[in-house]
Amino acid sequence: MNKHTQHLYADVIIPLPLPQLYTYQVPEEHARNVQAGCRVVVSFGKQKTITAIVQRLHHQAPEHYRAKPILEVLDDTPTLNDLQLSLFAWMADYYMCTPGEVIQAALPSALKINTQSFISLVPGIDIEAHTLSEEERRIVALIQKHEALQYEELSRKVRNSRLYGLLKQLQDRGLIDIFEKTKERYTPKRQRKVRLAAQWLHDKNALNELLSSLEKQAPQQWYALLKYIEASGILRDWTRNESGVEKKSLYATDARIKEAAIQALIKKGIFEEFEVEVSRFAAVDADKLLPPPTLSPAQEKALQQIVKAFFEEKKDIALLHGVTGSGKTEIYIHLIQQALESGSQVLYLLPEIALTTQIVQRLRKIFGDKMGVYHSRFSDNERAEVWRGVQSGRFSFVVGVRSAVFLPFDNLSLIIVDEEHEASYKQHEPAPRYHARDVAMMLGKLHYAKVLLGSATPALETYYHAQQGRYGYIALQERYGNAQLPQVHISDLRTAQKKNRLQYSFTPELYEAIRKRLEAQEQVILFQNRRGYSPYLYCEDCGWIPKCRFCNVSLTYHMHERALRCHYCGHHQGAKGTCQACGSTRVRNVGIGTEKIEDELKLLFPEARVARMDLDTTRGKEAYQKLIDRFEAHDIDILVGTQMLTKGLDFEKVTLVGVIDADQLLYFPDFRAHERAYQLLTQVSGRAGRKDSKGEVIIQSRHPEHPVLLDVQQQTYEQLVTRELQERQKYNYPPFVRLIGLQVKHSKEEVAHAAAHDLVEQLQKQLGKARILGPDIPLVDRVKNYYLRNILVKIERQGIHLGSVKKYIAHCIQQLTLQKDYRRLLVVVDVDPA
Ligand SMILES: Nc1ncnc2c1ncn2[C@@H]1O[C@H](COP(=O)(O)OP(=O)(O)OP(=O)(O)O)[C@@H](O)[C@H]1O
Ligand SMILES: [Zn+2]
Repeated sequence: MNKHTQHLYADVIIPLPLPQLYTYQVPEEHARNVQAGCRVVVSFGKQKTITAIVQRLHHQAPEHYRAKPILEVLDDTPTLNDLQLSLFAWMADYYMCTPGEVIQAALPSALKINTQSFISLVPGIDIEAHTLSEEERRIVALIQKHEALQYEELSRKVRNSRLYGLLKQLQDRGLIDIFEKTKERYTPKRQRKVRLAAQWLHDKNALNELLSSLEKQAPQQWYALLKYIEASGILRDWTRNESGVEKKSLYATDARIKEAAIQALIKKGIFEEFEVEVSRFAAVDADKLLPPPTLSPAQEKALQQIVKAFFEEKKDIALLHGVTGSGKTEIYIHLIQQALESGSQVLYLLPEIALTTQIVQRLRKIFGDKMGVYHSRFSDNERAEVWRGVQSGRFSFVVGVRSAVFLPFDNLSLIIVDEEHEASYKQHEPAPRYHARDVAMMLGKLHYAKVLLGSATPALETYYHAQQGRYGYIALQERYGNAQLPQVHISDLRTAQKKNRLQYSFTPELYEAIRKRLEAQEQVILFQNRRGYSPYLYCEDCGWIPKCRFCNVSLTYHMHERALRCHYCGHHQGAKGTCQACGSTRVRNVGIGTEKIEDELKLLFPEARVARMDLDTTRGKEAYQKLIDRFEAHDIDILVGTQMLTKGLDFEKVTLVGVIDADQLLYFPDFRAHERAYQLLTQVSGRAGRKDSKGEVIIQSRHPEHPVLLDVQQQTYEQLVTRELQERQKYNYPPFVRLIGLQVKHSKEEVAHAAAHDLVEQLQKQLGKARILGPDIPLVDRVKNYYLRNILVKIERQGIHLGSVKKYIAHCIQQLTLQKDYRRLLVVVDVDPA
C-alpha cells in the first residue's frame, strides 16, 4: 500500500483515571502537523470533547473498536517533549496509576484546555440565502436564539454524535464562528508602550524643532515628550527607542503629565503606540547581579569532592551531608553556575514551604532572570509562564517544589534535591503518589544529568545507599563562619511536673532560658508540632470528647476562632462552653497546640512580642513571607510554630530554640518515627546560633533518657542510623524491602473489612503470607465517611521482579472490584509510602 494512503493512528493519553491509552485516527488534514506530545481534541464517551496528549503515532488500527478521528490538533510544537513522555510513562508504571492521572498532575491548569467553546453565527450573514440540511437548520436555529452558545450546551440540545463535524462544515462555509474554542486559559501579560515615530529619529535638529514648536503650542505635550526623551535615553543611544517606554509609566509617575497629552502625541504621529508581552515576574538588572560567594576552605573541599564523585568516580547521584548552617546553598550555587555556563539546564528542588522565602531571594541576586520559580502558591498563569519559559529557553534554571519535576526540560545536566529527607517531597493525594526525590533520580537518568541530594539529616534510605557505594558521599561537618552547632539540653518534664515546678507548659530551665534571651534582646523559636489550641476537649463529668461527624478522630479545639476543627477532613463547628452530652460546664481542654503556647507566653512574658507560624496563620499568599520578614526585622521576639519553622530558615539573632514536647514525635506509631523525630529535632535545633557560638536548644520530654534524644544532643547521626538499620533489617522495612501500601475504603465498615480480608487472601496466593501484612485497622479508621483498612506489601529488593508483583497486585484489585458486592469499593495504591 502506498504510504500516503495508509491511515495514521495516534495513541492518546486522556486526562482521566483510565487504565489504557486510546487510539484515534489522524485525519489527512492533521497528519502533517501532529506529533507525539501535542495536545489534541478528541471526542470521548457520549458527546464529550476532551483534550488529550498524543503519546505515540503509528499505523495499526485498534483491534477491538473503530478508531474515531482526532478533531483538532492544538499545538504546532508539542507541549510535552519525548523525555517528559518517557518520564510520565515511567511514573504511571512505577506508582501504579494511570497515565491520565500523571498528565493531570503535570500540566499547569492554564495549559489544560477549556473545551467549552462558544459558537455563534457570523455577524451580518443572511442565513436564508444558504441551503441547509434539516439538521443544519436545527443547529443554526439554536445558535441564532442565543448570541453565543457553548459547545457543551449545544451538544446537549442537539444530541448528534456528528455535531463536531457538522459545525466544522458550517464553519468552513463561513456561516458560523467557533471562537475561543478550546482556548487555553493561559493569557500572556501585555504592556502598552510608546516610542518616537521613525521620522524624528537620528535627527537631533528635527527633534529640537519639534520640541520648540510644541513648547509654544502645546506645553503639556512638550513636557510629555521631554519626559519620554529622558526616560528612554534615546539621545545617548538612538537604538533605545526601539524598546520604547511603558505608556502608563509616563503619566503615572508624574502628575504634570496627562494621559490625554500622550494620546494627542500618538494622534499626531509623533509617538507610536505598540504592545509587548511581558513577564509576570519582576525583572532584575543584569548588571546588578552578584557573583557567587567565595567559599570557605571546607566548602571548597566539599565542592571538589562532589565534582570528583560525579566526574571521576562516575557517580550519577551524590549525597552532600552537611550540618545545619554549613552553607550547602553556597556550594549548590557554584555547581549551578558551572552547569549553566556549559549551556545546560538546572533544576533545584526544595520542600514546599522553604521556597517562598530566603533562598529564592538569595538565588535571585545571583541568577537574576534566567531563574524561574515554580511554586504551588503561584497563580495558574504564573506557572504556565514558567512552563513556557522553560520551553522557550528563557529559564535555564528553575527552583521549584516537587511538581517542578514535570516541567519541559530538554537538557538538564544537574538536579539538586535540597533537604532531601523532607516528607513533603511525597505526594499523598491524589495519584500519582510520587516521591519527587525518586522521580528526580529517574529524570536525571533520562537526561544523563547528575543528581545531588543535600541534607543535614539524610533519609535513612539515602544514607544507606551512600554507605553501600551506590551514591557518592560528601560530608561537611562544620558550620560556615565562626558559628558553632548549638548546645542541646534535655529538660525533664516528668520531674518538673511531679515537683509541681511547671509554669504552664514550661519547665524552669526553658522558662529561665527564654527570660534571659529576651533580656539580651535576642530571639527565640519554640516548636510544638500541633496546631490549634488543644488536640481535644474532655468533659470531666461524663467523659464526652467531641469527635468529627465524618472521621473517627477527636476535633481539635481552636480557641481564637472559637471552633472545633477536624484536621483530617476540614469539618468545623462552633465550640460551645458546655458539654454537648450532659450539659456540664466542666469541659477541659487536653493537650497542647501552638495557640495554647502562644497564649501562655503572653501570660508569662507580657512584654514580649509573640507570633505564631502554622498552617492557620500562613494561609494567605503573602502571610508566610510577612511573618518571616517581621521576624527577620526583629518585630517579633518569640516565634511559636509547627514543623514549618524547621525548613532551612536562617535568622541571625535566634539564639534559643525550645521544643515543648518531644514525646509526641518519639512515640508516634510508625516505623519511621525515630528517624523523623531525629530529623525534626536536629533541623529545628539548627535554627539556633547560626552566626555565632551562643546557640542553645532545650528539648522538653518525659523520657529524657530516650536514645534518639541523646543522639540529637550529641549529634551522633551514625549511631542512630546503625540502631535503626538493625531494627529495619530485623523486621523487614525499607531500605531492606520495598513497600506498597494498599488502603481499602468503603462507606460501610463490614464491607471494607470483608473486602480487605478477601484482598489479603488473594495477594497471599501468589506472594505468600510473609510478604503481606494486614489488614490493619488504622489509628483513624474512618475519614470523610469512608471506613479504612490498610494492607502492606513487602517486597525484597533482590531476586523478585517488582514489575510482575505490581501487575499481580493490580490484577487482584481489579478482580476484587469487579465483584458485585464491592462495586463501590475504593482501593488506594501507594508505592513507597512515606
Ligand atoms: N561562602 C559563604 N560566604 C558568605 N556567607 C555564607 C557562605 N556560606 C554560607 N554562608 C552563610 O551562612 C549561613 C548558612 O548557610 P546555608 O543557609 O547555606 O546553610 P545550610 O547548609 O543550607 O543550612 P541548613 O541545612 O540549616 O538549611 C547563611 O546565612 C549563608 O548566607
Ligand atoms: Zn473529619
